[in-house]
Amino acid sequence: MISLDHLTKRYGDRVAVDDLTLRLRPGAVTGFLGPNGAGKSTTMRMILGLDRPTAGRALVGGRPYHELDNPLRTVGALLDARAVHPGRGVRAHLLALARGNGIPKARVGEVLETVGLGAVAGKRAGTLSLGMSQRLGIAAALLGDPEVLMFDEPVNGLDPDGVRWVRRLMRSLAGEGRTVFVSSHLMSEMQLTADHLVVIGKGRLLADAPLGEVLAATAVLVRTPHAGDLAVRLAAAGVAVERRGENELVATGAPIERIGDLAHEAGVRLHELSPREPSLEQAYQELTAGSVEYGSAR
Ligand SMILES: Nc1ncnc2c1ncn2[C@@H]1O[C@H](COP(=O)(O)OP(=O)(O)OP(=O)(O)O)[C@@H](O)[C@H]1O
Repeated sequence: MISLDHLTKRYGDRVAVDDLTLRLRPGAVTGFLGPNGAGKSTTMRMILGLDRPTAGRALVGGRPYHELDNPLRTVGALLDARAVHPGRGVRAHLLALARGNGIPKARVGEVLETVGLGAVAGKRAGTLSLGMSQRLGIAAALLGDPEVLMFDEPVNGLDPDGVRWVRRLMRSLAGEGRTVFVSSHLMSEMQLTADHLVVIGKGRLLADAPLGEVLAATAVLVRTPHAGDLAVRLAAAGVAVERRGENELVATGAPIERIGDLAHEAGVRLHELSPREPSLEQAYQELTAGSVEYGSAR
């Protein structure tokens, strides 16, 4: 379990992380989304005690990272896959980590098999492809068999097989009851992997909700010969409605099923009922509009 209480980080007059309060649930994959510079890495670094909060605090299993008796057995993390010394052997790197953290040697062989690096265990880390480096970073995160796992952009640079593998691994780790916190720029990826989403922009919390709820914020296109009647009915039910021509409406603020049910109750025939923006991408863009720091000029 990870909990953030008013977590804040300032660099000079720049606020990188702005008053984040969150609880991350065990047994679920929580996707951590935000545009470049939103503060995702800084948040993860503070959870791991690598950066000091300016205000507030981050707790893992109820304690700050630096007070954990055995940090690697409590929380495993992959922040930067290339952070391993290039001259170090793959197995040697993991053995050194295990030794320094009171983890039995036999565990090294186990995690090498889990991530599929058994065959290259004798190679130097510097000779690995980016995808293999990611796997090594994941092996290090898994070494202490921790309850909490954090991954910063774990599918970066992976081929489609690698991406699918990471997705399955995250799901199975959550299935074992662990807390899995994973950042990504790939909204489509999070749509397939995450149960829950935390979205930040300019350091601020924009959403903390189940995946389905974020998707429900998506607009729904309704085509009907009775657009006027239905618009009145939907508005009365608290749905935001925009009229798009004689036979078309765009409804937001309710899941598509609810809009269909309301039309049915009103006895209104529908010719089309479809998510206007079926992907999380759009929901995300709507959420982060205005908080993109380095957006391209339109
Ligand atoms: N050591 C530092 N000194 C000064 N500013 C920093 C430092 N580290 C991060 N920042 C600033 O804090 C903000 C948040 O950066 P952070 O790397 O946490 O964002 P991010 O969401 O992980 O972005 P990305 O997706 O690009 O990795 C940015 O504006 C960044 O420039």
